[in-house]
Amino acid sequence: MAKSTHKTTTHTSDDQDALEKKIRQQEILLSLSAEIIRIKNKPGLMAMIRETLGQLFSFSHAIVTLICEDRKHWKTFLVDSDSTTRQHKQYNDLITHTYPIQDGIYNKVLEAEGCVVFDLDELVARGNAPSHIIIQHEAGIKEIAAITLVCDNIQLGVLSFYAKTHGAFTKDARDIIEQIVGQVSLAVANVQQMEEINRYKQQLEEENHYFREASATGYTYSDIIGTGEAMQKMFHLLGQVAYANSTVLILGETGTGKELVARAIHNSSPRKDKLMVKVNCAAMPASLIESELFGHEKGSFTGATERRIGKFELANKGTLFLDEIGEMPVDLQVKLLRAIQEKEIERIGGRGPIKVDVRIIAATNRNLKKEVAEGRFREDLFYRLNVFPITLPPLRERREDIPALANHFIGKYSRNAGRKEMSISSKAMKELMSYDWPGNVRELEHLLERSVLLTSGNVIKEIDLPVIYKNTVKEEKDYTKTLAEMEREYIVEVLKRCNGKVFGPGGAAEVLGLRVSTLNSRIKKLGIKKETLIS
Ligand SMILES: Nc1ncnc2c1ncn2[C@@H]1O[C@H](COP(=O)(O)OP(=O)(O)OP(=O)(O)O)[C@@H](O)[C@H]1O
Repeated sequence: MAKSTHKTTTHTSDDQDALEKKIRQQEILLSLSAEIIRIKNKPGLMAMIRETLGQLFSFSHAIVTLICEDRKHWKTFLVDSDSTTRQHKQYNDLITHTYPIQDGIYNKVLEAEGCVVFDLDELVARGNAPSHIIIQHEAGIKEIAAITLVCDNIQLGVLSFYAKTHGAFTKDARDIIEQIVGQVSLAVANVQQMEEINRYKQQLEEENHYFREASATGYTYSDIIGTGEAMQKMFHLLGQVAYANSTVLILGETGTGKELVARAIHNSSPRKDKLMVKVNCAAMPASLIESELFGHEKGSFTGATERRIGKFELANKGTLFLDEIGEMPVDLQVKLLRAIQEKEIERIGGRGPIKVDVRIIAATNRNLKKEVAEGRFREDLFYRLNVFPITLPPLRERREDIPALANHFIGKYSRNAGRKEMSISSKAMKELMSYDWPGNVRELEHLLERSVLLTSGNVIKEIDLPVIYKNTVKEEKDYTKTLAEMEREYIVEVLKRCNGKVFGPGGAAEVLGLRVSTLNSRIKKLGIKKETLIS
């Protein structure tokens, strides 16, 4: 009897313990339900999984993976690894790679009704374990408990828990995992949605910036002045290509109007209501162009403190204008070619490809065929871009356009200055017609802008052409200088006038109406040294 009483007492105390444990579990699970709806980001969700569930059963870390858009692969969404796993040499692969679903493990979880437990020693001993399992095993993991995340009857991915001891995932632990999986699924879907919203917010902010810029540059064909034969041929080509979706390569010296033409093509295309996003491939160091083009995830490299959407994504459904494509570093050319061909990009540190629908317009003042022959430009990319080349002739080869251009700029800048429309004397026009315009239309535009401001009456009689040019015309009648010589002398003259200052207000780039990068590459190409400026 005593024995039986003792037995009953023990039984009662065990029951009591079990009951208390159950009540505590229920309290924790209830607080989980209350808190989970408030979670808006990944760290919050991970902290909740770790802290709340860590009180109910023990595990070393947890991972949430998601099924990719193609529904054939999965990738990591959320990870809370312990330090041993983090130190594994392939840890980065684990959190960034996409893995096939049909690997004998992941698909098993998706096919199962509830929580599935895997013994890693056993899986690895069999010899055909997938690499993500081998990495975990090498980091000391013995057991994985995994369950499918489902929201609105759609499988989202898998929630898995990792333990460094065998038998960690008892029946109790598995029951808890099965109880919470619905709520975690909901939280994952919410976080995904919040991320999407933030992505669109960032995109909208960037688009706003572009719309502000674009509203000042809504050029169409009518803004391109050119009455001569060469320009008429060019207009004909524009008419043929603008409406198509084809890639266009615009070739021409600096200042010939390549960007103007690119904007006119975009504004006459079915994509005109979307953005034309410009990337100047010469203005940035190689490391930055990659992130500028493809974007990066937060923390993907030193200095990447925020996630950044690349210009490719920003130009989605619109046009991407790759200016100075000839300056693009060779290793990036490979990535660009892939993005154009596959119509998808990958952010630096990103977790898989993103589809993009972008029309490419590229421009360069370099001779791309020569660049290819000399190994500075990839042949495959050249052919991919050279689908529809448009060459803008230098201004000296279409002097017949100079009067119309001059009148256009004089009109524009007298209006800008709030003055009565000015005109130009025939003597001054003759001078414009006989100058060689190494800076092309941009140089003509800048010169006339200055002339409008410097002329007090209504007729421009004096044109402030570079001194070196005027001297050359007077003194060297018998010798025709090469264009490169003229250009070199002209740049040296301007640099001297600017006391060697290349950029900034009053610098040579501003005076010449050239980009600093263009001027610098000219200075290098023409062999202009500091010493030259002293002589
Ligand atoms: N045919 C044209 N009609 C009117 N304006 C023109 C024409 N061509 C060029 N311009 C003007 O000349 C300036 C330089 O043109 P743009 O920037 O398009 O040249 P670019 O060839 O892209 O130069 P770069 O190679 O240096 O980038 C711009 O202000 C542009 O509006």
